[in-house]
Amino acid sequence: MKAVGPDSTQGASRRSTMRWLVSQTRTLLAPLVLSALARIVSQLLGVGLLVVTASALLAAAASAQSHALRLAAVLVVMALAKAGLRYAEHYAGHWVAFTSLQRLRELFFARLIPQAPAATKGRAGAVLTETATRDIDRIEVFFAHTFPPAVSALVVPAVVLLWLGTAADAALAWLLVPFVVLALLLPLLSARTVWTAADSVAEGRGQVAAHVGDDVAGVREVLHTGAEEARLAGLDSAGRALTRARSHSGRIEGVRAGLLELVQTAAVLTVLVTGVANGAEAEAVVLTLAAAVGLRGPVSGVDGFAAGLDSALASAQRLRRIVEAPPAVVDAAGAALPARTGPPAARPAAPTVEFRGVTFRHGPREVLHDVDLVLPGGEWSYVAGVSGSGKSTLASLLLRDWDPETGAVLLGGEDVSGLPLEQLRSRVAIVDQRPTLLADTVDANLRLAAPHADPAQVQTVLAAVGLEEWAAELPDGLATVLAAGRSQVSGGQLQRLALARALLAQPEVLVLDEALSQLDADTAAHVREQLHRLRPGATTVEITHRVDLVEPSARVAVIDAGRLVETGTAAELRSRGGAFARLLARTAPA
Ligand SMILES: Nc1ncnc2c1ncn2[C@@H]1O[C@H](COP(=O)(O)OP(=O)(O)OP(=O)(O)O)[C@@H](O)[C@H]1O
Repeated sequence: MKAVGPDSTQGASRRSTMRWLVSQTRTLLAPLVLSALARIVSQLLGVGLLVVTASALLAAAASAQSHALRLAAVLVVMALAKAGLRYAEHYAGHWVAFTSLQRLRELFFARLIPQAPAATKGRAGAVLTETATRDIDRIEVFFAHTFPPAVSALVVPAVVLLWLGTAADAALAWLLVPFVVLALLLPLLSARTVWTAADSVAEGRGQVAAHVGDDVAGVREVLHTGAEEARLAGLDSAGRALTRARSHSGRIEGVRAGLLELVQTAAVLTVLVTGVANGAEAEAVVLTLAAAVGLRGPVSGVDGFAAGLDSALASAQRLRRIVEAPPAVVDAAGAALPARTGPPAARPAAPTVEFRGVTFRHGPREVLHDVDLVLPGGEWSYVAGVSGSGKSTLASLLLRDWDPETGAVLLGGEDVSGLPLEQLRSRVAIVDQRPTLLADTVDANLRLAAPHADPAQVQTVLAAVGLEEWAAELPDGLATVLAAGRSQVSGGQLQRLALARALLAQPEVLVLDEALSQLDADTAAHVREQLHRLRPGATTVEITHRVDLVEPSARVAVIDAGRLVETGTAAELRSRGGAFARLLARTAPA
């Protein structure tokens, strides 16, 4: 097998990433070509302005006649045309860029939705946010600032040198060729070094931002543990690392810019010295000099995008990895849903939930092993176990955040993998211990899954969770806007709001995953009582490790290290002296 070195692998993936980007935006290529053409003509006009001025001055010197007005008119027309073309170049280039970015964002979200929530939780979610915003923005360089400068950097010098060779002096024109080639290659040869240095600066900025972010979020921990000095020292050290990275990057940029300047100045001097030494015609020398100066802009266009292009391609690669990841679960094919227009059906059924031979892994780690469990319809059953035993994973499999590796999960006797996801997720609601509030009104947060619920229903669920008075005292009542996250509400209020939201949706199955964990025992008992009253004969599954709060007649399944180890009523299990009794001893030692 042929060995592939890291450079060639990188080169191949850069090429494939470029092809991928172009394939996503193929229909936008026409305006991109237009942008490149406008740039080429505008830059040719730029060279032309210098050449026309130089030859007019020569003609004036030779004939002692001045055509200043005519010259001024020609120059004004050329300059206006150049300005118009420059505008067209930027307009078309940026139109393509921003339309492409919009398409990439749409693609990103379209592909992300089937991967959620499995692939979007926690840290993974933060990385995805970074990709959806900064990475996609960085790709702009590829569309707006790469193709037109690259094409014009080749075409404009070629046209100008060809014209010089035929209209002025071929020998002098050839003299410019190596300088043009060198000026074009210089940014490309040094792009990797520049990119590595720019990457270190970005890394350093990220470290400082992360440090400051942690300090702001964890200000209480820092102050209470007296860690101010240590944190400041850490910030200082991150700041020094950033300064070093910036200095290094600045030096490299400076050397590169200096070398480019050197090459371009050397070209002008070489033409001048050689022209004079070889006795070339003054007009040819002056025109070649004008052309050499005029080519500085077009040639250094490559310099502008070389470093940014690497960064854009790295961002595109990250985006592509997310976009091409297989979905965590596949929606049941062709299972069309009636649109949710009116209020949900008044009386939901009470389906049984069944796990049949379910085994599941997170990566190499087996989290559930051959679980056979029936949670009867119309009952309030409990799933208990120590932290990390796999309880929440059972709930995630019921809602199809993931699918089991083997076995099946059934809702009312139907395999959930055969149900349309939207239907499944409207029939089963989960409330977990760390719910999320959206930055919107209390009312909008409550109505998330039931936008058509009438105000009386909203009041009923608020009363059921004991938040009626709290809501009435809010400055704008239910129209009060909550900040994203949980800053305006306590942990217990947040859990109760999430529970009210779930109740309003009238699910057939309600899963409470430690959903009352932040409530005091009396409030939790009141909420449970209200839930029984509001949902008589409904299916409720409560996941908990507080087995001391389970009523004796309730059905309990105990999970331990991913295995179902006990089932029975709490009273039976209490006297059996097994896993349930051990849990009980841990939660209520007295
Ligand atoms: N997204 C994930 N990726 C990898 N491992 C995970 C993931 N989610 C959970 N786990 C692991 O799976 C195991 C079971 O987790 P699970 O959340 O189901 O436990 P639990 O019994 O609900 O715990 P707790 O009572 O603390 O919420 C744990 O060891 C956990 O570390």
